[in-house]
Amino acid sequence: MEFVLARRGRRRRATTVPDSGLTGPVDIPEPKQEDGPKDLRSRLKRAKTSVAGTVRGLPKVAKLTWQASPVLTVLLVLITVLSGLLPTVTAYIAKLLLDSVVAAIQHTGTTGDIAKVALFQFGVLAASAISSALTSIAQSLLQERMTLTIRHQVMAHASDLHLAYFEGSTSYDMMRQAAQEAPTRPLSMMNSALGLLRTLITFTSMVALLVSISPLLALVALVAPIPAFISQSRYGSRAFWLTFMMSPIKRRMDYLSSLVTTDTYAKETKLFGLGPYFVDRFRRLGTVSYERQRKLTINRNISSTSWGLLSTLSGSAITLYIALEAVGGRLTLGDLALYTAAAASVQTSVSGLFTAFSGMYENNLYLDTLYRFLDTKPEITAPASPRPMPSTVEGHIEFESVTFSYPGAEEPALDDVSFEIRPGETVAVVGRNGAGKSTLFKLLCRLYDPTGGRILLDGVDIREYDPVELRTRISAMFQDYVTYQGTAAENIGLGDLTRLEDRPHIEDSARRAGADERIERLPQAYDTPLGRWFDQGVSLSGGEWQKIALARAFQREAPILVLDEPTSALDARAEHDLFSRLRELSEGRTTLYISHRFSTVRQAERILLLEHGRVAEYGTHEELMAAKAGYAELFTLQAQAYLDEVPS
Ligand SMILES: Nc1ncnc2c1ncn2[C@@H]1O[C@H](COP(=O)(O)OP(=O)(O)OP(=O)(O)O)[C@@H](O)[C@H]1O
Repeated sequence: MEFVLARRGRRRRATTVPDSGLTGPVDIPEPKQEDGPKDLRSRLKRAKTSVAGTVRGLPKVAKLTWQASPVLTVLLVLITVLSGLLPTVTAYIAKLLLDSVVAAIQHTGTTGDIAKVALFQFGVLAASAISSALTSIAQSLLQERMTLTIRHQVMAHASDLHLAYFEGSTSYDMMRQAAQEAPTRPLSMMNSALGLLRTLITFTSMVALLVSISPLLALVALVAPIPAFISQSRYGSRAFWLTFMMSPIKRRMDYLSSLVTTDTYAKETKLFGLGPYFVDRFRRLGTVSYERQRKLTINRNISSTSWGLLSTLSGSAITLYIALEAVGGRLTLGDLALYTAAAASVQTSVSGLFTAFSGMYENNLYLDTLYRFLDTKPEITAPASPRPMPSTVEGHIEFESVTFSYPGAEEPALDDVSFEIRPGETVAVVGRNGAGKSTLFKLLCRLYDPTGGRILLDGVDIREYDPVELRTRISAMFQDYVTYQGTAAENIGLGDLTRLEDRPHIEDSARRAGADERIERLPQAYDTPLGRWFDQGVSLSGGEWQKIALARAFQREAPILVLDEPTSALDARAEHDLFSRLRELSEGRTTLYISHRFSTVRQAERILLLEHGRVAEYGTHEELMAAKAGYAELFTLQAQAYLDEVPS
């Protein structure tokens, strides 16, 4: 609930303060853990809920640990049980040793008895040393395995999620926290749980001894550490909320840091002299986040130490009481040693129990984020029984009254869009910036689902197919294509994983995109690493990268080809070459492309003009020119600009 309030609070502020990556607020709201009624009953109720939530979290963590390594999990549990008994056994040996020494002095015992006890003590100490070595081996191995398992789960789940998930800031924060914090938390939780088990075993065996000497003392030892526990758990949950609320700040800091440290941004930040501005902005955000962490860490430690002193006081009182009993002759020296150890151990056990539990509580809060992330259902999924994709797709596309609004957007990006593309036809989509052209492509690829209307492929609603299978029938190049830090061959091969190793096919795709000539001039031709992130990488120009991305689209021989401004970075000759061959390149495929250059647009068989998310005109170049409307106006405007530059 607090989370919701906090998020709401953040959103409210965002309406008055710009919440961008650069200029957003640098403040972090104080975690409001003390909201709500403060009476004892409500507090107890809240404590009960926390305990129940934490206990419920245990099976999930056990499952995660088990998935990471069953052998190590079993080993860790066994060692834990063993080491739980060790303190009691050690205390008992101390008693035996003292009693046998006293007996030997008084000539009622032999030195042989002392030797036997010493041997026994050696055995127990050796077992203790071995078990702690095994614990540390098992823990570090399990940590490695667990980190891998969870990172793998987070990656696998993220790759299944729908596009909109990546574009929302709340979901992005959740994913970031799941990816960063969660890998270490389950083992931490498991360790706390095992610590709880170990302490419980020690506690049970020791408390029996303490109760037998004085039930009152047992009660004092039990009750004293409770305040320390309450303060621990309160600060534990504060630490969690602070991390969560700092997530947007941390994201902004990452972004600012990347602006200054990433090659692609370096030119512009230098030219505009933005470096010091970004660095200062980063510093201010860093100061705020450090300040909040500092306050929390100091308060947390002061509070737990103060409450801890109370426990120490009661421990000393118990020792004094037992010593006086021994002086009075009511206890033997061995009893004194045993009871002193037992009292101290119960003290440590009780605070250990509480510490372990509050550790579990804190870890569980972080893990909840991981579970919520892993429980997020992908919104674009295959229907229960998807229609099998026919082996040959004709490529007949129909948009029927398609409307689409981005989540949270006030205006629809596409509004009642209807048009039809015949199989094998080439259609150019034109329109002003923001008219909805790229959105149209994203809907066709089923990266989003329409909010109204439907899209048909060969007469079937595309939602009836498995989206993964549908996408195998579409080759696409987006405006913001990816420049993979891989070899030239890999950059192209990724367009069709089934032919990643098919070098002749990759070379053919490169040829079709006009990228072959440049690739052949690279030091290791197709095997040259591209990009500078790794050793020996070669930098390419913007247009050269675009040709590689285009080759990747050609690599997949799908019946539908979708190109979003495929030549925006190409020189005039390369653009001309591509479009004069486009009909041949897209032979037998339904092709859609977006372009702002009308010289290339007119080569399409039909042209779709979008205006404010609606279809304004649709027809051949000649038809649209004859209509003397929007398209004709834009075409003439651009042609005029070229003509004006021709010297008369
Ligand atoms: N991920 C998104 N989330 C929210 N709104 C979006 C998103 N992407 C685009 N929009 C909005 O949807 C509208 C249409 O965007 P779209 O990218 O389809 O335009 P476009 O015609 O391709 O523009 P351009 O020619 O500039 O590439 C725009 O108003 C844009 O602000």
